[in-house]
Parts: sequence; structure tokens; C-alpha cells
Amino acid sequence: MSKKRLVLVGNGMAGVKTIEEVLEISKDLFDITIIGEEPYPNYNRILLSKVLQGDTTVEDITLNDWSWYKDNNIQLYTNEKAVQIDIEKRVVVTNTGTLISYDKLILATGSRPFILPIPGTDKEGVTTFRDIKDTDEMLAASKLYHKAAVIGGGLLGLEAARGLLNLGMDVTVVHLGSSLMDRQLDETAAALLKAELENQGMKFLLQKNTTEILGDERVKRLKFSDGDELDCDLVVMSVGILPNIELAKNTGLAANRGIIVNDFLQTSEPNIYAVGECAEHQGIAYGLVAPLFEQAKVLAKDICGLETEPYKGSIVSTQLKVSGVEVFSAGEFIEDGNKKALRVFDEQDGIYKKMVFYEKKLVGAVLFGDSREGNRLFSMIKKRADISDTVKVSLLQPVSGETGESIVSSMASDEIICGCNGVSKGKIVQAIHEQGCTSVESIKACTSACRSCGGCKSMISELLEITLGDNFDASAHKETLCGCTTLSRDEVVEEIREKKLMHTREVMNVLGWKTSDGCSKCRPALNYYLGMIHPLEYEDENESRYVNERLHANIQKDGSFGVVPRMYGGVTSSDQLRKIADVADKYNAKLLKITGGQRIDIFGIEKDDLPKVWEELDMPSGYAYGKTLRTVKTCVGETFCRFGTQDSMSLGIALEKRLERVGSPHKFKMAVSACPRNCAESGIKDFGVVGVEGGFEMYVGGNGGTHLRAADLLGKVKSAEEVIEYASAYFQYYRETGIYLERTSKWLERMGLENIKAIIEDQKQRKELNERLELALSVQEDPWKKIIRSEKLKNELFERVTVQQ
Ligand SMILES: Cc1cc2nc3c(=O)[nH]c(=O)nc-3n(C[C@H](O)[C@H](O)[C@H](O)COP(=O)(O)OP(=O)(O)OC[C@H]3O[C@@H](n4cnc5c(N)ncnc54)[C@H](O)[C@@H]3O)c2cc1C
Ligand SMILES: NC(=O)c1ccc[n+]([C@@H]2O[C@H](COP(=O)([O-])OP(=O)(O)OC[C@H]3O[C@@H](n4cnc5c(N)ncnc54)[C@H](O)[C@@H]3O)[C@@H](O)[C@H]2O)c1
Ligand code: SF4
Ligand code: FES
Repeated sequence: MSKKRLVLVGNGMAGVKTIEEVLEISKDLFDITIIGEEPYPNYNRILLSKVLQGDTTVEDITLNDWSWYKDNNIQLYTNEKAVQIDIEKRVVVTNTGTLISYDKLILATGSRPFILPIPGTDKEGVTTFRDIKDTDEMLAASKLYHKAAVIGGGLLGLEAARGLLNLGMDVTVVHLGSSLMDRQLDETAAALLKAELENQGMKFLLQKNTTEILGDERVKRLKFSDGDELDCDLVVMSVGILPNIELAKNTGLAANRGIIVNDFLQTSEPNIYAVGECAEHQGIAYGLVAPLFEQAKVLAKDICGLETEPYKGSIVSTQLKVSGVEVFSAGEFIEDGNKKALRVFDEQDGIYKKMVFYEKKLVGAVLFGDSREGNRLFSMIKKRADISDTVKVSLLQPVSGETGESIVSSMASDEIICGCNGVSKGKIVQAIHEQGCTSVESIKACTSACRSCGGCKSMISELLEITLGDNFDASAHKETLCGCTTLSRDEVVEEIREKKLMHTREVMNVLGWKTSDGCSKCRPALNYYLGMIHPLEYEDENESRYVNERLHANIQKDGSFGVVPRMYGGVTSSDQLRKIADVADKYNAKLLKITGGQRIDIFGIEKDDLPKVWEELDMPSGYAYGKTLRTVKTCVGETFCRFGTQDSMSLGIALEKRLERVGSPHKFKMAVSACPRNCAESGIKDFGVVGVEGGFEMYVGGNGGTHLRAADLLGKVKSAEEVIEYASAYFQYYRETGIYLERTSKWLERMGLENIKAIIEDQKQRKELNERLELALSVQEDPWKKIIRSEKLKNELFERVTVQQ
């Protein structure tokens, strides 16, 4: 039987993926020809962001090199554009006059960037970000010019802006709406994202409508509808995309925004198909690879004559590829009358998680700051899983206990695990069984999974564990510090001590980090470990800290900040209250609120006003944002209460003054109650003290948050001095052995209460722990005062973005 002629127009990601799927079904069905306008073999467009950001090179993003076409007998025309289709004769005509006959024709012409219809877009220095040529243009411009304006604060614009920052440019993102990534994030997540990117050095002009690009030959300035202007010598236009449908339209195929296709990717002409960004299915033209790869699978089967499920549309998820930022969005992420949201917002650490439910189903999610659960939530959204028997908030916790079985194990074989590269669970399992893969790295090499954004890594690890069963070598799959290294927390800490490493960069270089900059998980963790190991020598890296810690205040939903001054033991004075009231009035505070830790939170302070507020308060920072001692809650105790057996306030104040400021793996809360009635809730604190006849009982590992845990009895002592000595030793032991971001409740369970007790009760070890803590405490100073004193710090942290009028 003679082969049929299959022609593909568009040598991009969706088209070539379809050909790969066809070849996998059979190499003997078709004589294949591909026409591509770009001069390259098929490459991974997604990774252009990484090329611009300096994480990889153009050479490394090729998906199928020239030899692949040859080996598969594919006739390839590059640098050639299909300009006409003769439906009667079944011939494609290219711009060079080449005639190519087909039996089946696939159009995969992708999209082109939308160019704003304003004067000046033809000036030198105005570019888009779509292909290798654009990327090269930006790389070259960064060597000659300094000020870049990126128009459009969507995924593409932000990834471009991060790349240009990495190239040393001064970058301003000009965005039409009031919040970034408005197609993927709600306002809260967008505000957190903006704050994080500002701290990386990106500048923003929101709600700015660009009306003209000014300059002579080359761009000099942008002009906005409100009359403002912005100097720039490079403009990147990233305001969305438009499907390439001209060829289809000229041929008379039905088209709307994209080329209209049915559930088998057929156009209005029986032998012509469309796939990828150029195709419109049920009114949607997708702009992400995962849905395009799903289409490719259906199309390949159909075209090869195999029975296939129809394509019914896709639910999409996105992740921003900017190092140091974890953002995930999937499905319907905005609530309305019928769709209800569940939000968890850890303001201290800038972690925000939102799930949107419709009836008994999870239909959307937004994660900021910690996106580990993204893949699992996405899988549940896609499956429309019934979650009526699940405690909803537990969906945000790692799989175990309440959430039941692992999502990966319940996935069907043809479900996609790596969306970026279209790799299914079945293909990965096959690689494990047939090619002996035992690690994510080998899976990457054998299947291409995990080669792009890395978002599928945890699922691949889980699949390896499930598939290899008893043969799974846990030590080979130990919990690494993060994806940038193969080392665990303990190994990294040991290496830092042994090799006397002093900077985060040095750790990354010497210990062979896979990324040049680390990520949002390892940078703050390394900063903590280095400070804990070298308390006197290490210079804290503010830029490695989370946004609240960097700015020493708590960012709020509306972008303003909450300020919490220290009130030792929850005790205040009329003088302090007057100052707080004055500051609140003067800086238009929106709310004054008594916190759970017995102090006052002044909400609604603008970022630029923070140093003035601190100066006028003239009180120490309450570290309400820090991974350190937060508060020591006290009851009034024997001073006023008739049940009180001990002076709880004095002890609370002494403990707070002793332990404040020094960093710990996570926040640390304390309480002192003067009798077993326990009014200060000592039983749910990291370290709680209860006054009893003849002394004090000390309780540890309590937690009153999401994972409620009653504290365990550490022991009983006679005097307040002994409490301070034990508490200090306990705190230091946690500092030295805790995993960054591990609360004491988890730490205690991991280490074992008896083991901890043995250390703290040993007089010699207790003394040594106290001495080491003393050393760390000796170099602490109040951060608010430090910033107020230093013009340089003030400028770095609170500088305004200036707009030329
Ligand atoms: C910088 C960047 C980063 C991205 N990051 C992500 C990401 O992280 N995750 C994600 O899911 N998606 C991402 N995307 C989107 C993703 O790359 C696209 O969705 C995907 O490449 C679309 O595939 P396609 O085959 O439909 O189109 P394309 O990959 O654009 O391929 C179309 C090809 O057809 C050619 N062509 C067009 N017309 C003709 C013609 N008449 N004759 C011959 N050839 C023609 C074009 O030159 C092009 O090479 C990103 C896009 C960019 C630009
Ligand atoms: N990580 C990823 O998944 C990733 C990365 C890059 C690109 N992409 C894809 O590539 C495609 C293109 O990305 P994009 O960011 O250009 O598209 P987009 O449509 O997602 O975002 C464009 C943004 O520009 C804004 N905008 C529109 N008009 C404007 C104007 N006049 N001035 C200023 N801002 C304006 C919009 O509000 C929108 O937020 C999308 O399909 C996207 O999904 C994905
Ligand atoms: S804990 Fe005891 S001493 Fe303290 S306030 Fe309550 S009843 Fe009084
Ligand atoms: S999902 Fe992006 S690399 Fe796998």
C-alpha cells in the first residue's frame, strides 16, 4: 500500500508534537513534509524565557535537531512560508513557488504577538518576544542600551522583564490594568507578586495606557493617555497574541479568532486539520502548550485512523518562570455567587493560597509563595473530583492522612504529568520499566519530562516511588533542600561547617547548585543556615529574605503594610499608647487591632511612610513578620490575680528581652501563665510556662494554628532563672537542628521528645547551648532603628519609582 502524503504547515511545538505522535503510532503510514517559516529545526519556545534570563542557551532548547527529520524521512522546508492552499488540487504553495501535494494537511501556524495600534511601533528598538530572532534582538540591545519598557504585565511580559533585569537593564513594566497577570491571578496574589518583583528590582506603572512611542529612528520615550511619559531605549510589546489564520482564511476555511475545528481538530474542509494556538475549539484558542499537546494526541490518532476519544477542551494551569517567585494558577480562580472560595493567607511569609469550589468540586486555585500542591490541585480540578468527604483546607497539605491516596497513583496511564513537554504517566512508567530509570534526571533524559518549567518534578518523584516499590531506594530520593541541589538540609549544613562556606553564592558554587541564582526555597534557607552557623561573621542577605522580612513590616491585601511594635510581655503604657494613636492619625492608619499575641497592629501604612512611622513610634520592632521569637503572652499573674502563684509578667518580659531578634527556622511563640488555669494559653505555644506550687512547668511543641497540637511537658523547675536557662537552650537546639520553615511542633515529632529532653536536661549541653545562643544574640540590633539611621538602606528599600512628567 502506498503511503499517503501528510503535510504540516508550521514547524512549531504543536505541529511537530502531532508528527511525533503519528510516528509513534506508525512510521509507515505517511510521507511527511513540514514547512516552517523560521530558519531553525523545531525548538522549545517556552524556554526562550530561560534563554533571555541567562539560564540556558539557544543551542540547548532544540527539541528535534536536523538529524531527527532525516532519520524519520521527513522532508523539511525551513525559511519558507506557505502562502496558498489549492483545495481542489490538494496543493500547498510556498513563498518561493514550491508546490507541495497533500492527502492530509495540518495547519499549525501558531500565533503572532499583538501589536498595539499606536504610532511609533515601527521604530528601531521596539520588539516583541515570540521567537529566537526577538530574543537575540533583546540580548543585543541590552549590551548597548540601558532603559527597557515592557508593555503588558502578563506571563510573557514579566518573564521578559526578569530576563532584561538579569541582563543589567533598568526595567519598567507598563500595564493597562490595576493588577498584574490579571488573566491568572486575583488581586491579592497579584499584589504579592508585584511586591516580590519590585524587590527583585522591577519597576511598575499600572493603569497606564500607552498612546504613542516617541523618538527619531530609535525609540526614546513612551507616552501615556494621562500625559505622563517614560524614558526608554528598548520597548518589548507583550500585550497578548493573535492566532495566525491568514492562510486558512484566504483558503476559505471557517475562522473566527482562530481556525474553527471540531472535536477531532478537523477544519471546515475534510482533509485539512488545525492544531495548536491557531486552532479555535468551542470558542477557545489556547495559548499554552499543555492543551495543544492534548489536541496533538487526538489529532494524531484520528489522522492515523485509530479510534480516539474526542477532544473536549482543556482546563489550563500556569506557572510563572521567574526565579525566586512561586506562582501557580489553574481553572476558574475567581469566585462569584455560586463559586465559593477558601483562602489561606500567611501574611508573615507572604504565602497565599486560594481554592475555588463549585458545589462539591474544586474548580480553580491560585497559589503564591508556595506552589508545591499545584500539580495535585490541578489534577483534582481536571478530574472534577468530588471532595464532599474531604476537609477542604487539608487539600493544601501534603498528601497523607485525610487527603488519602496519592493523586499520581490514581491517574490514568495516558494522563499528562509534564504539561510543558506533553509526557504522560504511561510514558514515564514505561521509561522506569524498560529503560531502567530510577531518578528524575534519568526520566528527563529518557522522556523529556521536566525539561521546561520543572513544575512536574514532585509528581515524577512520587511516580518513581510508587512504580519502583521495594526497589525504590529512599536514600537516592532523599528530601533535598530544594530542586537546585541533590543535597539534603543536613548535608548542606555539614558542608557549610566543614568547608567554612560564608555566602549563599559560595554555597551554590562549591556545592554544585544546578541553578545560577538558586530559588525562592533555597535562598532564604541558606541565608538562615549561614547566619546560624557563623553568627559573628555572616552578613545577612536581605535580598534572600521573603518580602515581609526584607521590609520589616507585613504586606496587606491592598499593598499597604501592618506595623507591630514590641510590647514586652503584652504590657504597655499610656505613653506608648499615645504614640501609637498619634502615628495612626498622622499616617492615616486604616485599622488598629489587638493581636493574638497581646500587642497592637497598625494597619494601612503606605510603604514609603514606614521609616517615618518607626521613627515616630520610637519602639522596637515586634518582628510580627519574622522567623524569630514573636511574642511572649502573659497573664497578669500574682501581681493582680488572686489565683496567681508566680510573677508571670516579669518572667514573660525577661524571656522576651532575652530571646528577641535572633533568627530561627520558623516563628517561635511563647506564653507564661501564673497558675494551671492557664489564661495565657501556654499549652499551645512553642514554649509555654505554667506556674505551679513551688515552681514552673515547661511545655514544648504546642501549636494553635492549622495543625492544632497540645504541647508536651518538658520538665519542671523551681525558679524563673532556670526557666530562662531551659527556654534558651531549647530555642538554640531548635535553631541548630530545625529545617528552615519547620515549626517546633513538627520538629519535636521528627526529633522525638525524649531525645530533646535528654539534651536539654544535660547540664553541660544546656550550658553550651546557652553560650552559643549568647554569641548569636550579641550581634543583634533592632532593624527599624538600623534602617532609620542609614540613608542607604532607606533608599534601597523605600525608593519611589519616578515617572517623568
Ligand atoms: C517566551 C515564551 C514563553 C512561553 N512560556 C510558556 C510556558 O511556560 N508554558 C506554556 O504552556 N506556554 C508557554 N508559551 C506559549 C507556548 O510557547 C505556545 O503556546 C506554543 O509554542 C504554541 O505552539 P504552536 O505550535 O501552536 O505555535 P508556535 O510554536 O508558534 O509554532 C508555529 C510555527 O508556525 C510557523 N508559521 C506560521 N505561519 C506559517 C506559514 N504560513 N508557513 C510556514 N510556517 C508558518 C511559525 O513561524 C512558527 O514557527 C510561551 C511562549 C513564549 C513566546
Ligand atoms: N509561563 C507561561 O505559562 C507563559 C510564559 C510566557 C508566555 N505564555 C503565553 O504566551 C502568550 C502571550 O503572553 P502575554 O503575556 O503576551 O499574553 P496575555 O494575554 O496573557 O497577557 C497580556 C497582558 O497585557 C495586558 N495588556 C493588554 N493591553 C495592554 C496595554 N495596552 N498596555 C499594557 N498592558 C496591556 C493585559 O491586561 C494582559 O495582562 C499567552 O498565551 C501566554 O499564556 C505563557
Ligand atoms: S493563669 Fe492563673 S494567675 Fe494567671 S490570670 Fe489566669 S487565673 Fe490568674
Ligand atoms: S510541567 Fe513544565 S517541565 Fe514538566
